Amino acid sequence: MTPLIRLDDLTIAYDRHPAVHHVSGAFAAGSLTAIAGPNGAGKSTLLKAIMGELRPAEGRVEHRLGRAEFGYLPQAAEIDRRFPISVIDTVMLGVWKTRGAFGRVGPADVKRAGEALAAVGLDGFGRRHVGSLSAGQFQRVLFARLLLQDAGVILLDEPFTAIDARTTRDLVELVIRWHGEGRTVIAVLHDFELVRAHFPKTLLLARELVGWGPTAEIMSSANLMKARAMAERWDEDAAACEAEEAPAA
Ligand SMILES: Nc1ncnc2c1ncn2[C@@H]1O[C@H](COP(=O)(O)OP(=O)(O)OP(=O)(O)O)[C@@H](O)[C@H]1O
Repeated sequence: MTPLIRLDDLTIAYDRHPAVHHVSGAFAAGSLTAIAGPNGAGKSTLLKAIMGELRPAEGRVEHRLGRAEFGYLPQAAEIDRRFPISVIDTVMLGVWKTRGAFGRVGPADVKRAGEALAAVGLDGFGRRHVGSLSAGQFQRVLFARLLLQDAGVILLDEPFTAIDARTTRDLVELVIRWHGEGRTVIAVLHDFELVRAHFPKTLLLARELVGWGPTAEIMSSANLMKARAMAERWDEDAAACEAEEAPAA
């Protein structure tokens, strides 16, 4: 395997409270990986650290990728859809992400944006306001934006939450297509059936790494029980690396 992104003893903390603790391993170039784990396990935090949005408290994320090489789909709850923007302009943000805010956007880009909307089943929706879309339609718009961005690494934070089975199936097909094109895809997922059916690799997180490798091996009932037990023991007020920092007796 050719490692594309390496995590080296990675710890991410908010106000010194660790959300991701001493995680090491690597995502291979072209791999398709699910990040699974209980609520509060640090999954979203890990995605943000991978693309450089959060700085490690300890350890490193190592890669040679520029920011524009990451396509990111945030959790739906983090997006404010009241912003007055049309569907087509939302999709066009995918171009600006690669060319910068002052990059030139031409008719060819508008055509590609229309094609991306058609590819996610939203032909003719371009002029609609994003606030008028259903949750599933809006998720399709965000996937169209990723299509336009054409990034080599795609990070998805709970891409199939609160959307119906048909939309999920269509969007899973896109993910599989991206994988087939050699892109590296990392997705935070709650639905274990989807993980087992479509994701060859899984990173199981409970703030610390429970396991990282082939999905069938990692998603064992023993590992899932271990993750749940670790979640029950979390102390939200624990300081980072208390054990290491404690003075010797
Ligand atoms: N901006 C923040 N400031 C302070 N604490 C945060 C922040 N974001 C996340 N946390 C805390 O970090 C921990 C991990 O959160 P994170 O959202 O990464 O978990 P998750 O595994 O994605 O959870 P979920 O499955 O519920 O979405 C939680 O205890 C959370 O409260």
